[in-house]
Amino acid sequence: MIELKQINQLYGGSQILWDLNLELTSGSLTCLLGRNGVGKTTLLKCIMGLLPVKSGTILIDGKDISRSPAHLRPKLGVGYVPQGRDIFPQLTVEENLRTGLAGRTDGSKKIPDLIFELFPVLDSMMKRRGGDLSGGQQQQLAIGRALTIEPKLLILDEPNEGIQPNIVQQIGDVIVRLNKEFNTTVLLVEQKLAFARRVGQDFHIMEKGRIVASGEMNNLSDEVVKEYLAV
Ligand SMILES: Nc1ncnc2c1ncn2[C@@H]1O[C@H](COP(=O)(O)OP(=O)(O)OP(=O)(O)O)[C@@H](O)[C@H]1O
Repeated sequence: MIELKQINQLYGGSQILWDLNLELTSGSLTCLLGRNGVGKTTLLKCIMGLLPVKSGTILIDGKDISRSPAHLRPKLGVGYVPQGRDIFPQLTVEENLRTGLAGRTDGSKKIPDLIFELFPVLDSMMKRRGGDLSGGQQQQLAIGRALTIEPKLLILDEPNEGIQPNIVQQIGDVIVRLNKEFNTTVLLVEQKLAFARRVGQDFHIMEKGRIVASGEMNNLSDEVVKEYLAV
């Protein structure tokens, strides 16, 4: 599905990603874990084309997209839920969702019904401005917007940051359902270990811009947690 080979990235003179390799198979549900500042968001932005890679290759279904512009990612079936949600506060819920439709390859102007099935609150708030929604509702909107292209690969950057527990539970259920029922490949950056253990099948842990541990979530040991994740 997606393969990263020898990715290097720098902000000015400081190198953030170091010869990073990562491969996600189709239909997998992978959590990318790591302490603050190890480069998780930077890596997602490189995958999305929002930051240029200095060197290395990003392949999606075998196609090299390392140097292709960000706006082509949705056309390749990649949906993205950025850290901090980045919804448009002045636009209505409906308008926010419609911005996502621009990434569809079939030109459809219809918001898929599945989004309202997964997040009924969005249906009841279609005419409300995004900025008037609660944090949890905004997060549901951000995920809904990413789903408008019916992505093959869904990338989420800390979707539970600052969200109330009942919505965290709901977001977890949605992620698992998308993966199981629609075979959506999921890459999830997550700080909450309990949540990652609940939804994730596989994990990769980053430290100082490299992947330092990987495996099945069931095999994520307390020793590894202590070494790379405990604060
Ligand atoms: N725009 C930027 N310019 C310079 N340095 C940056 C920029 N954005 C991030 N960094 C630095 O790059 C490093 C990696 O940041 P990144 O946000 O990718 O980490 P992260 O693992 O996602 O952390 P968090 O969990 O806190 O979001 C950090 O040292 C950060 O300070």
